[in-house]
Amino acid sequence: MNLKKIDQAVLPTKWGNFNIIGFQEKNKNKNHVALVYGNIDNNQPILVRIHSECLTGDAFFSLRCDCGLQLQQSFKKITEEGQGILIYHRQEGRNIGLLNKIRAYALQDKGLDTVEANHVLGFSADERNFFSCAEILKILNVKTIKLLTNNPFKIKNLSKLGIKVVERISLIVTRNEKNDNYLKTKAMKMGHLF
Ligand SMILES: Nc1nc2c(ncn2[C@@H]2O[C@H](COP(=O)(O)OP(=O)(O)OP(=O)(O)O)[C@@H](O)[C@H]2O)c(=O)[nH]1
Ligand SMILES: [Zn+2]
Repeated sequence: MNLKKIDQAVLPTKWGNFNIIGFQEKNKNKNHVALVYGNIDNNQPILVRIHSECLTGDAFFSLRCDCGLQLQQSFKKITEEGQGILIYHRQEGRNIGLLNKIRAYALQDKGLDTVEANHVLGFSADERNFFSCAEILKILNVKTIKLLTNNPFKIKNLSKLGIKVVERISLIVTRNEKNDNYLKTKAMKMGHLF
């Protein structure tokens, strides 16, 4: 096990009360949290959102991406379902980090798309891995899930890590003129299903 569960507490949100559980990666200095809603019944597939960190979208209301609205939709769908788990996956900028994401934004301001910008900076289009997410689900005794995502890459990765994804539930948000190119690139170059 690469993850250590640190502690848990009640987290009241505008959608309802969640249980926030903190996890620390043993080898690296990263931490992740799981927000658990309801009494999880592991005899049925659990609704799960794995939300990769996006400080600009999640906290600063950025219109460059769809993250903030997807996060809000996830809270809504999980609470409507009555049970579910939101994993906040601390791999900012598809795991190139916040400062490199700002570099990538600067390149996009000059006309590159999100994939080209990553390449110019010496990264692959997506540097994320989902080891810790799969481990969190295993610690929570969840093996079969319905995943809130538009990204088939996440499903493949989780399946390889022993998590069975029986359903994909899309998270479609309203487009704006600032995120339109970003979403088109995700669909064309990264296989996202909108
Ligand atoms: N490198 C880089 N990362 C970005 C950029 N815009 C958003 N991100 C990061 O992308 C991650 C979210 O990935 P997305 O491709 O938007 O969505 P996803 O998680 O693959 O798929 P969904 O489950 O459908 O949300 C977050 O970590 C964001 O910080 C960008 O232009 N460059
Ligand atoms: Zn974002």
